[in-house]
Amino acid sequence: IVGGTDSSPGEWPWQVSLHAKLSRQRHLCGGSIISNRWILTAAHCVTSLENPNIWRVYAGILRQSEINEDTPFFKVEEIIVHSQYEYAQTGYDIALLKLDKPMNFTDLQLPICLPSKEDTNTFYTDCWVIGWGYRKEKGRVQDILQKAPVPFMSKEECQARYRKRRIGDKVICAGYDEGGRDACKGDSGGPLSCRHEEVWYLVGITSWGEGCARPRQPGVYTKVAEYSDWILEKTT
Ligand SMILES: COC(=O)Nc1ccc2c(c1)CCCCCCC[C@H](NC(=O)/C=C/c1cc(Cl)ccc1-n1cnnn1)c1nc-2c(Cl)[nH]1
Repeated sequence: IVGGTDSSPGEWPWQVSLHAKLSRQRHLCGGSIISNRWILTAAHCVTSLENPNIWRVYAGILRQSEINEDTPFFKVEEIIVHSQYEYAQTGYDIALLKLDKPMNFTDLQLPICLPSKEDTNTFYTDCWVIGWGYRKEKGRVQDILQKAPVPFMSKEECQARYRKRRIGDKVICAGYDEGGRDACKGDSGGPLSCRHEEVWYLVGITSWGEGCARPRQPGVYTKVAEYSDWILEKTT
């Protein structure tokens, strides 16, 4: 996260850190708890690493330094990638991880609400992008979970900023025309969380952008409300 601040313990209890253990283990992406057995993340995080056995899901942590060989994690039983996904910039950047056993909810690990399918015109005004990613384009994974407020940008304005791309109806753009606050490397797969009438909703999944926090280059997020049917179909 560029231009963010430290989160507090339990502030974002739905945020998880997805690690892959190949020869060694490291944080790869964020993800969100949506039920006691399912994590929602970005398809680009898991494609080319589709073997469930290498993934480790760490929930209820604030700091990456809390993770060591003794830290408990959830194994992944199944990975479901959207069948129309090709790469982040062309959309359908969404995937589900099924945990090998149900998660017990605590103050530090809780699910976030999914927006309803009809929720295509709520104008959210209190949205935050969260993650352990870089604070600048040439950076490193952060220890303490970072948070930054980001305002929505209209589809028209976003399309004007990304002329070479097709900004469709199934993505949301968020960021500042002057830049300065944004997601960055290591944040993808994590939530764009918006508070509406005292309830937090998983409005977006951090997907891609042209550089980090550059002026007139907003972040592009998978619009979760457009995938309600898909999520329901795959998780029941
Ligand atoms: C110590 O451990 C580490 O350093 N881990 C570790 C640390 C970092 C990474 C990995 C491992 C690789 C994950 C591969 C799959 C994921 C590959 C793509 C992924 N993208 C993002 O996270 C954000 C994109 C992004 C999203 C928005 Cl909304 C706006 C601007 C964005 N950016 C534009 N340019 N940079 N960001 C990424 N993630 C990393 C990189 Cl490197 N790139």
